[in-house]
Amino acid sequence: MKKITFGTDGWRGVIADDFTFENVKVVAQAISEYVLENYENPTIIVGYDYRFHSENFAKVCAEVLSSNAIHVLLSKQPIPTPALAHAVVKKGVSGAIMITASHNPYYYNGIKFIPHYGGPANTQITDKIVKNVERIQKEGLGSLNPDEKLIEYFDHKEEYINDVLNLIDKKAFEGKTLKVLVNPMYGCGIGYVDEALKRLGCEVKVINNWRDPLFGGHLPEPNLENMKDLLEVIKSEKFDLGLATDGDADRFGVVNPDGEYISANEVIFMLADYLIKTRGKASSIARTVATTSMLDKIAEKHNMRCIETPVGFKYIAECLMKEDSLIGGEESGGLSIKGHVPEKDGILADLLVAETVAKLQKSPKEILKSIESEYGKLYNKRIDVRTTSQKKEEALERIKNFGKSEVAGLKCTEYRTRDGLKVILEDMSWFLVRPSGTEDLIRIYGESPDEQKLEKILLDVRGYLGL
Ligand SMILES: O=P(O)(O)OC[C@H]1O[C@H](O)[C@H](O)[C@@H](O)[C@@H]1O
Repeated sequence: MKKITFGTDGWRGVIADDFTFENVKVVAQAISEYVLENYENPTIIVGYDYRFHSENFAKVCAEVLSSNAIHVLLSKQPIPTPALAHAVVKKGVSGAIMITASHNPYYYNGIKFIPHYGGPANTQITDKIVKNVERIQKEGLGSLNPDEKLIEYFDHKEEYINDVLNLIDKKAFEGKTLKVLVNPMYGCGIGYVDEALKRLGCEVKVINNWRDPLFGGHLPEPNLENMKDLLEVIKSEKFDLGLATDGDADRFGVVNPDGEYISANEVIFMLADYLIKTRGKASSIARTVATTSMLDKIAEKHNMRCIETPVGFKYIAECLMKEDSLIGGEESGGLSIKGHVPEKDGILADLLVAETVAKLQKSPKEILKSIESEYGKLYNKRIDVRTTSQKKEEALERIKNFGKSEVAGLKCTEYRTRDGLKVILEDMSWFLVRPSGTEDLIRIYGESPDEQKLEKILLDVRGYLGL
């Protein structure tokens, strides 16, 4: 059987293969033991997404927690991961279990653990939980005695929407009626972004806003490939903006009125530039090793630090909590800001983009153009290589022994190894190779001020890795 591991963000498994009721009980028991060891009189919130059986997996978790005499608050309906994280902080509880496989294919489900600080569990915490899992698997689960009296039900939608709206400059919307197309991708964002936009006075059209555990035949990941339906609608009617969220609404997706997809890298630097100009001072911006260096340029201009972390929002969360970061983001589509929970929030990101567009009275593309005219343009690309596990091992071995001093005719000036291998090249171009912690693939990322050079760099790197 596949080992239960907590990767970049929680445990994910194939439903009925390794993601079974039995294994969910084991993980819930492991979390219960961790919670009992670390919190006095703990209360744990349990939430779930719209996937197949999610509400039933959540009920099982609540039962396991209650049989450990832990007080449980179980969500009455599917809830976005960021709203659950917000509930943890607002209610001052010990943590939350979220049943979701985020943007993975429909046949997956998963468990995220959110500790008391309202962000993704860090590696120290998940290592302890995994140790518990291994012990429980060896010793057997034993009998459970759920205590219904310890399980209460809650609804956090209103409180979350109100608090998120308090982070938005409502004046930016006054006297304008922004027309927005919203796509929650059959996921937890249903009734959140659209509702919040309506309260800001926007005219909203929503697509894909009912439960479909097959996600309309696509991955619930708001990228170009999975949002063809949104692109068609936005091109055929007149909108100011297209906004999306992923399966559990922690990731965002943004589309220009002409149907052009705005990448997560672009959204993050657009918001960084906007927030620096409109919000109070902060000391830093945080980004993962795979995210655009445009953030470094923007931070430098404003005498701020730009902190580089490994991939995973748990690392960005640390910066938001400890490094006074104004915004923390990652190219996979996650961001949060100072004053909010340290969990990536696709709903908040979408609303901030709407605010930026309303305030500046320009399309996202126009805003990006003006930022790029100030800082220069950077081209970036990510290639996800699905390969056999043997080839993957070989490629990772080759990364470890990477001895080249030149790539695509450019000198290598720095080698960073905190997450895979990142090589900085002489003209500020860079590439990164790392194994994904959520899927069975190797990711190759690159960035350069020159589009052709970028292609050459990526080609050379793939050649070297034999991928
Ligand atoms: O590149 P991976 O290890 O697959 O991770 C990709 C992404 O997965 C999840 O969504 C995590 O929450 C993110 O923090 C991470 O960036």
